[in-house]
Amino acid sequence: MHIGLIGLGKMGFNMRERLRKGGVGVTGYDRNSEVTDVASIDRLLDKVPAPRIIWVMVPAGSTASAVITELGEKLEPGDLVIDGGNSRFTEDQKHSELLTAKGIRFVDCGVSGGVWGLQNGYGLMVGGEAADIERALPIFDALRPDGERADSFVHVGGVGAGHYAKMVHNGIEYGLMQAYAEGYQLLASKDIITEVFGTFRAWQKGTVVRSWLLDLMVRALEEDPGLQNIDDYVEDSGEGRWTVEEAIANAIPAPAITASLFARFASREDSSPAMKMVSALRHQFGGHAIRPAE
Ligand SMILES: NC(=O)c1ccc[n+]([C@@H]2O[C@H](COP(=O)([O-])OP(=O)(O)OC[C@H]3O[C@@H](n4cnc5c(N)ncnc54)[C@H](O)[C@@H]3O)[C@@H](O)[C@H]2O)c1
Ligand SMILES: O=C(O)[C@H](O)[C@@H](O)[C@H](O)[C@H](O)COP(=O)(O)O
Repeated sequence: MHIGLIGLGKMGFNMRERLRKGGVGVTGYDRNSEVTDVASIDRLLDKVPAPRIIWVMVPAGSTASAVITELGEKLEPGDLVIDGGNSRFTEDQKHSELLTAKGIRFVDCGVSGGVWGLQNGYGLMVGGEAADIERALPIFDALRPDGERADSFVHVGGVGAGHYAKMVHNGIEYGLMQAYAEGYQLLASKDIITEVFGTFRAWQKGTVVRSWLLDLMVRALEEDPGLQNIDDYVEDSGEGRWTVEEAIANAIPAPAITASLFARFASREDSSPAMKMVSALRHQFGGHAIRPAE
């Protein structure tokens, strides 16, 4: 099998290598000339034998839509596009309709594992028709960790289901990280605790809260004890917001994930107008002292 891979950044670059190691031929295209195999999407399509499989691994949103739209104009009936980026599941239906109108197949694939996927393999959750997924199984098998397929790969449902599962996965990721981070602050702030690092390290084996995220927390503290070199500003790239929007749309209580998303928003404020107002109101109704602005 020989496929095309568009987007060779933090994810796609390593995925190309893992696919090649796993016996899947890859021609990669990236607009960054330092990493690309070919100079354009047209050249990529020349190199990939028909019926083609093209994996898209570019930033979600307008970039992924532009690339998939261009593929819709250039691919042939029977070709298959797999969107492996973190696209919102609602985008998948649009992309699928656009491609299906031209006889081109579409599969969405949530990919997890970050920059560690090259060595550890990637967790995969796919949406689409069974025949399309069957056709791409050698790709999924090369990307996922060794062992039982069902331990790291799932056909979740129809188009959009793979990205829906990845969205929920990332919502959980937000909540887990927030809980570990709050535990870190509690331990690091208490005078009777002399071993913060040692405590997390000792939680890695045997405890109920052992996990890969905990292992990464220990790694982060090894690299930068006290996290001196890291600002307390946390970005988000959409998955947490979409999870909360889904919780609201379906009236599903998701307080932990929602709080963890809002904690990221709070991390970006130098000063909080809302908390100034709380202080002002306490003063108004109760005469409670206000701490003056510096
Ligand atoms: N980084 C992660 O941990 C991670 C994990 C799973 C999924 N994802 C998702 O995978 C996708 C890629 O993520 P990433 O971390 O590799 O991003 P990245 O920014 O590191 O890489 C994106 C690559 O796409 C290229 N690119 C952008 N526009 C292009 C275009 N029009 N044509 C060709 N190449 C183009 C860029 O040059 C860059 O090399 C995103 O949707 C992201 O959300 C990321
Ligand atoms: O499962 C994974 O490999 C990660 O979740 C991955 O998808 C990525 O690191 C997130 O996109 C970060 O998301 P935020 O920018 O929203 O934290």
